[in-house]
Amino acid sequence: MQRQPVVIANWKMNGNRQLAKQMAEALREEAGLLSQVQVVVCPPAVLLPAWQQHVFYDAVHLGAQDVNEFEHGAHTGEHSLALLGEAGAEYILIGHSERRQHYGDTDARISAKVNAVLNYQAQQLKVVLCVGETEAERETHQTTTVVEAQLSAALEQVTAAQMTHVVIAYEPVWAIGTGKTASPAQAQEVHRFIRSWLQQKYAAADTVPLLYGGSVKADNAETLFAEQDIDGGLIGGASLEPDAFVAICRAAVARS
Ligand SMILES: O=C(CO)COP(=O)(O)O
Repeated sequence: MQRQPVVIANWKMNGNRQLAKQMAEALREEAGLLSQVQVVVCPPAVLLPAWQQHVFYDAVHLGAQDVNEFEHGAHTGEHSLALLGEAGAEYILIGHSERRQHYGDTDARISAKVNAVLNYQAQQLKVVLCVGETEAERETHQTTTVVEAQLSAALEQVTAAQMTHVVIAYEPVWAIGTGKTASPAQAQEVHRFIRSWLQQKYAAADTVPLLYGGSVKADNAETLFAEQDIDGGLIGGASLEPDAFVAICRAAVARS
């Protein structure tokens, strides 16, 4: 089965209204490209309204970088699904390694967030679940054990029907922001493992998009995306440069 490629920009705590405008203008030139690749931009939440002004023909989709697992209430500094959805987010990143490492996203919390998104009735939102091993875990041959544990915990209560609203991003922690990209073969090996895990648990190997993230740049995207089980990318640094990001989206289309 042919899965549509997906490329997601994760701006992390970067960017501003000016960059939103520049990036939207660069993407607007690419109407043909946008019909062949699902492009999602996840700016800091306060920039979602600025992006909403620039999104056109529903060709660029918006996402948020995190969400609070509760509906509303006394959670200072947090954002609810209702707020993010109202601001235009259709996708929610969950379990990014920076949040796992520094902001208290335990497996239990990640699972609660995944369930909150998938059970949200007011709007159909999608989860982008991030998984990946640290350098020490890779060196001690624990990559697949760690990835499997993260998948099992996060998706514990997710049904096969709900998996149609899930995207999985494999982001080896050692490759994030380091310039040390996983080789296409290393990434493919883990993607294949994730796909077989999805098949076993959900019989959903062919439908769930699997994205690679970790130092994807304009000059390495094509070889990564050429791998059989890599359906696109989750892009950090290079998603802040309009030309580089457009080139990465082109590379994702070239695969199909
Ligand atoms: O963490 C990432 C995307 O979520 C990857 O970041 P970089 O592309 O900057 O390595």
